This record gives sequence, C-alpha cells and structure tokens, in this order.
Amino acid sequence: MKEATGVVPGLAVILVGDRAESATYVRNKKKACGHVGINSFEVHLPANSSEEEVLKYISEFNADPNVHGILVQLPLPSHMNEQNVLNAVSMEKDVDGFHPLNIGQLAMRDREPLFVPCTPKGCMELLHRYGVNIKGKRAVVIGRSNIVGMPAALLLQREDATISIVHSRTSSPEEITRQADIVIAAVGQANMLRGNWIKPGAVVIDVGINRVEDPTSPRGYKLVGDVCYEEVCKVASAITPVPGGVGPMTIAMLLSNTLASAKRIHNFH
Ligand SMILES: NC(=O)C1=CN([C@@H]2O[C@H](COP(=O)(O)OP(=O)(O)OC[C@H]3O[C@@H](n4cnc5c(N)ncnc54)[C@H](OP(=O)(O)O)[C@@H]3O)[C@@H](O)[C@H]2O)C=CC1
Ligand SMILES: Nc1nc(=O)c2c([nH]1)NC[C@@H]1CN(c3ccc(C(=O)N[C@@H](CCC(=O)O)C(=O)O)cc3)C=[N+]21
Repeated sequence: MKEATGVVPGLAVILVGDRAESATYVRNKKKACGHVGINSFEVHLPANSSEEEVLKYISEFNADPNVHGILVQLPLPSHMNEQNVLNAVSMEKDVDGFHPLNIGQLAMRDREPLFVPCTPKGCMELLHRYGVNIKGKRAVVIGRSNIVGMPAALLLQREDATISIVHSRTSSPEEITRQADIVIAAVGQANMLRGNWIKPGAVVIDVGINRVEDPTSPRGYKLVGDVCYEEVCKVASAITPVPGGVGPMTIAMLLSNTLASAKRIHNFH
C-alpha cells in the first residue's frame, strides 16, 4: 500500500498486565505486522494501572492519523470495566469488531458492520476457502462469548445456515452437536468434543486453545483444542488443527481489517 499511496497502515495494541498468553499473542501480532508492512504501536501498562489511563491511550490513538486500528488485548484486569473500555475505541478504528455498534450491525439484517471480529471471520474464511457449503446447512456453535461464539453464530446465520448455540446450561449438547453439518467449537475445555458428538462427514472448526501438561515438551505443556482431534478426524470430512488452525487465521484477519481500515479512512478502494 505504501508504494502506491504513501500511506502506511498502523495498528495500535494496548496490553495491560503480564498474562503470559496475552504477551505471546501480542508478540505474534507485532511480528505479523512487520511481515506485511503495517506499522505497529504498542502500549504495555502494568496490571495495577487505572482504567482512566487505558482510556487516555485509547483517545490518543483515536486521534492519531497514523493509527488505523486499535486493539485492546482481552481479558483486562478485573478492576477495569471492559464495556467502558471497548466503548471508547472509535468504531472507525475498531479492527477487533468489539464495539457495540459494530456487533449490533452484525446482528441486524441488511446492515454491514465496519469490522467483523477476527476469530469468527477467520473461521468463515476457512469455510469459504475450502468450498464448504453453508446455505441451508445446520450449524452448531459451542460457546456464546462476545468475542467468538456469538459473532460466529451471527456470521453463519448471515450466510443462511440454520444455527444452534450450545452453552454451559444446554442439556444434551452432544445430541444437538450430532445434528450439525458444520460445528464451531469455542469453549475452552480441552478435548471436550469426542468422536461420537460428530455426524459422519461434518466439517469441524476448532477454536479452542488449551494448555495441557506434557512432560515431553521443553515448555512442560502442549496446546490442544476443544475437539478430540484423534477421534474426530476419523468421523469428520474436514477439521482444523490446534495449533496451526484458527489461531493464525485470527491474526491474518486482524491484518486484513487494519488494511481495510486504512483504505477506508484514506478513501482508497
Ligand atoms: N484461536 C483463536 O484465535 C482464539 C481462541 N480462543 C480460544 O477459544 C476458547 C473459547 O474462548 P472464549 O470464547 O473467549 O471463552 P469464554 O470463556 O468467554 O466462553 C466460553 C463459552 O463456552 C461455554 N462453555 C463452557 N463450558 C462449557 C461446557 N462444558 N459445555 C458447553 N459450553 C460450555 C460458556 O458457556 P456460558 O456462556 O454458559 O458460560 C461460554 O459461552 C478458549 O479456549 C480460547 O483460548 C479465543 C479467542 C481466539
Ligand atoms: N482484543 C483481543 N482480540 C483478540 O483477538 C484476542 C484477545 N483480545 N484476547 C485473546 C484471544 C486469543 N487470540 C489468539 C490469537 C492468536 C492465536 C494464535 O496465533 N495461536 C497459535 C499458537 C500460539 C501459541 O503458541 O500460543 C495457533 O493456534 O497456532 C491464539 C489466540 C486472540 N484473542
């Protein structure tokens, strides 16, 4: 983009606290920006910072013409009000798609949000790229969080799937899941979906990232999904691995949203 227009897209990431996973994700995002020529701006605040401090950085980035995307890494420390913080990000720079106005547009018919949340968008991109039919199919999303499950279900519905959402209070989750042509698992429970939860030939997207002990690994743990890969790969027609599946797609969608934002702000098409 720079060669053609002189504009370099910019992504600002705000990280509060020292959660090891969050630091890894932020590092990966920064590295990916470097690969594709997106400027990254990072603010790392201590866990005991005040909400006002976070809001101050957000308003600086909202006003900064070199910044086209703002991401506040979640979860925030418990003394902060996540809703206040996410509301403060300008919806024009909300590359995470977490602003209530963007989510609201996603839920409404015949409306287009400026940004779609990266992880669910990455799941849809995988379905599209692998030629999976969505229209008229039964899709089950397991998990209903604001950042993954709920927007994933909305996206599937926008593409004419018939959706069911399974959550922690659902009775007979395996029976409901077995009816699905497309399954998106975003729960946070290692290996929860067993082979007998899946209809033969179904397409399975595993969003979960769970650490389980692994004495053979130098780190002492390994990453596994919410889906028992060994069992389900024998039943499903397609399945995403963990790691190396939805995670890298999330980062790719973040870069794509940031580029789209820079183009929109500068009126390039
Ligand atoms: N690959 C990627 O890019 C990303 C991966 N993740 C991973 O995805 C997973 C989910 O993340 P996130 O959505 O943020 O998690 P949350 O903890 O916010 O949400 C989990 C959801 O799963 C539901 N749930 C929990 N236990 C069960 C159960 N036993 N049966 C059925 N439903 C259950 C909860 O139900 P209820 O609403 O009733 O509490 C909730 O809706 C995690 O492993 C996370 O690390 C997350 C973001 C990005
Ligand atoms: N504001 C905000 N936006 C997010 O998008 C957001 C967030 N907060 N908080 C946490 C979750 C989680 N998330 C991941 C991104 C990449 C990988 C990823 O690259 N995973 C690699 C493995 C990385 C590793 O080794 O740990 C893989 O699956 O192959 C994982 C998870 C984004 N999230």
